[in-house]
Amino acid sequence: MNIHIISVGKVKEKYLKLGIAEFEKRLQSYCKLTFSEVTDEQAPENLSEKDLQLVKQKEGEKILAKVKQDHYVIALDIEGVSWSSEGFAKEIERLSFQGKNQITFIIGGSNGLSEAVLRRADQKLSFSKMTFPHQLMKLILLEQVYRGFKILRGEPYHK
Ligand SMILES: C[S@@+](CC[C@H](N)C(=O)[O-])C[C@H]1O[C@@H](n2cnc3c(N)ncnc32)[C@H](O)[C@@H]1O
Repeated sequence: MNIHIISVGKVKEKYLKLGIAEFEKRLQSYCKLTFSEVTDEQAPENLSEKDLQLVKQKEGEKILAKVKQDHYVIALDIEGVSWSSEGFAKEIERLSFQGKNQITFIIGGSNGLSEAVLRRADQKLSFSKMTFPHQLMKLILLEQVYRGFKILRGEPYHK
């Protein structure tokens, strides 16, 4: 399975870079993992709602330019569906059975994802109603993808 992760902005924190590198390494035996990062738009705190939408729209256009047409797209969105880790693993399995072996996950920037990106998504996935920083979200997603493959293969991992 090919898994591509598109995210907005660079991961700057060292501890997150280390964690991401660790799961990237662990996932090597389970899938082909690739990343794209798009630059985040400058957005001062006091932006009007209209300008904020414009920022999301611009970031969204850069994201959509990286999305391959034949990929099954899962956008990370607080308002999306919630799965258990087992349910997430089953979803990966279901997609694989259906021959959908190219999956793109999209993580938004600090202002979230544009409507256009959410419309392109085949599925919207929530990791709870809590808001996580986008850089941390990348690490959490990788850990859950890794956990999903471990579950599918019946291999031991932390409970
Ligand atoms: C800081 S959050 C953006 C928060 C923004 N106010 C919103 O409502 O989307 C940055 C990105 O991380 C991801 N994210 C953060 N928390 C999430 C959660 N609980 N479930 C799914 N994705 C989440 C989403 O892709 C989001 O666009």
